[in-house]
Amino acid sequence: MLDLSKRVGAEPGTLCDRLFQNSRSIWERQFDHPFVEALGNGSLPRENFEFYILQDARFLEQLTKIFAAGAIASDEPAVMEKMCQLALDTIRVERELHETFAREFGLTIAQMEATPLAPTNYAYTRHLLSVVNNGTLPEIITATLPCAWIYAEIGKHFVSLGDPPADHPYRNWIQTYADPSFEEVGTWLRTTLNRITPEDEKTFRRLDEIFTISSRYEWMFWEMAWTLEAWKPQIS
Ligand SMILES: Cc1ncc(C[n+]2csc(CCO)c2C)c(N)n1
Repeated sequence: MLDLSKRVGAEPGTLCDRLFQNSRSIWERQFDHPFVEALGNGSLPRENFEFYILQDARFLEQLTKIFAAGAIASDEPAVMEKMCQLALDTIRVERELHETFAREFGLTIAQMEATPLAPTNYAYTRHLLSVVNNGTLPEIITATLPCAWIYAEIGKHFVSLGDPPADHPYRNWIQTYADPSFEEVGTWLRTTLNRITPEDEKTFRRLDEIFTISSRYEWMFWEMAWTLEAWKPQIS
């Protein structure tokens, strides 16, 4: 298993470093998840990738709302601006996914939008929405932090294994997340969270719980796409 103790950069001693250290073993399990390994080496069956992209498009719709709620929860114009920017970037990525992959998969946009959320996707997005409903700005940022941070780390990890060849079927995906502009999202979320969070232990415990749950759902999202997860019982 990949040892992330020296690889994942959160500034030592900060709140975000403490959150990361507590969830490190969950993060390490993502790098050798069969879906992630197969995505990286290009052997992932098309069916699993399509399932993943369809679910991810629906996930990003919901994530957009979480960032928008972060803008509402903030009183600082610079934070509001960045949260609005993240909401806008996320819905745009989502639209691009729709348009590109609808063409590639031979689906209409209406068909893509009609894809029902699989159980894990439903649960993950309900977790995020419940933090929005009950939470403070540090809680909202914490809920979204694993998603921004882990993808940047996985993108860098793939590139560290060697530049994907031109005929790699998932080259675009890898390059999107290995791009330094993507890492900047995680850096901004961490810097802001470290700065605005009160230092008491009760707050830390709540953020730690939220961070751990989001980290687990990130692992479960790969697992969902690897197993083509379905609702049970199945009804026809
Ligand atoms: C399940 C899931 N988790 C994380 C991402 C990565 N991601 C895509 S957009 C965005 C925020 C910045 O716009 C982040 C972090 C994803 N696509 N799907």
